[in-house]
Amino acid sequence: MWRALARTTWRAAANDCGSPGFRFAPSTLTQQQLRHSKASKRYTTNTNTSTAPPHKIRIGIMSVEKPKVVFVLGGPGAGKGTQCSRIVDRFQFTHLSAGDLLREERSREGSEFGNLIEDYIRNGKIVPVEVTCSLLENAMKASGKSRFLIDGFPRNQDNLDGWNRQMSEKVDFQFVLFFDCGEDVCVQRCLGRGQSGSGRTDDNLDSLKKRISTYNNDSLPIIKFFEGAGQVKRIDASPDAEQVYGEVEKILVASGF
Ligand SMILES: Nc1ncnc2c1ncn2[C@@H]1O[C@H](COP(=O)(O)OP(=O)(O)O)[C@@H](O)[C@H]1O
Ligand SMILES: Nc1ccn([C@@H]2O[C@H](COP(=O)(O)OP(=O)(O)O)[C@@H](O)[C@H]2O)c(=O)n1
Repeated sequence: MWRALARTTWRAAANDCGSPGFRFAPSTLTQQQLRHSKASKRYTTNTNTSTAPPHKIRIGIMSVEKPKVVFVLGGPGAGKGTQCSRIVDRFQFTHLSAGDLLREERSREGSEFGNLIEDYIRNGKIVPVEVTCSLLENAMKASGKSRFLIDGFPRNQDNLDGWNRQMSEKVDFQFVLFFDCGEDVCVQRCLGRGQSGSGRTDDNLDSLKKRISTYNNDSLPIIKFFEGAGQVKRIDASPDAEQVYGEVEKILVASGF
């Protein structure tokens, strides 16, 4: 019953918010969608009225829960994806990796963004938020779920600004899970992942140097920003995956999940 209500809520809220992102299937992201998405920034609708608390959204006479969102951040290879899979096994979260969604869009036949995404990924640069945020929003809507781990996002100021314009009013943001891991360990893990057949075009030393530099220059300031707002749960990601997960589990349970 709760699940069904949450599903209805997310979809209804999405439609109510008038975001064009929701009018397109995730498999048909087009320039047109992005144009609509940009245009919508001029008249972002706050569907919350004074009678709905911030974690709820008002739909007609009802006020219902917004979907909960946890951002998962950390350096390349820190173990974000590994930990997210474990979290999903125990807690009722849906894992959405921005990198996976971008790689999927890159491979989709007919995508207008395939070449652009490949260029950004290979060079460790951050894809413009209009592409990434639309992919995330579409995936959230398509899932029909109400608890999300958003992995690898927001990764720079452009990501954060785009999210705030397009999504912040529609979700109940919880906190950032920050997997803190030294640069050398991150590089070794990514190289190991490449050697064991990840097939990723950026798990090589050349791309990794650029990814690490993007992380230090663009992503760390975003983590610091959330930290300043008291919204970061930091986890030492250097021990083995089992040990790291032990810490994650404690944090999620203490946070009421
Ligand atoms: N705590 C850990 N200790 C050792 N290796 C790990 C750990 N967590 C993840 N790995 C390995 O490191 C690589 C990168 O992990 P992944 O979860 O894909 O990182 P990210 O999503 O942060 O890029 C993978 O090959 C994974 O198996
Ligand atoms: N928010 C995001 C996330 C990933 N990406 C791109 O996707 C690449 C891989 O990201 P990822 O999250 O899958 O992998 P890791 O770098 O964390 O290992 C990044 O280096 C960026 O080029 C992006 O442009 N914007």
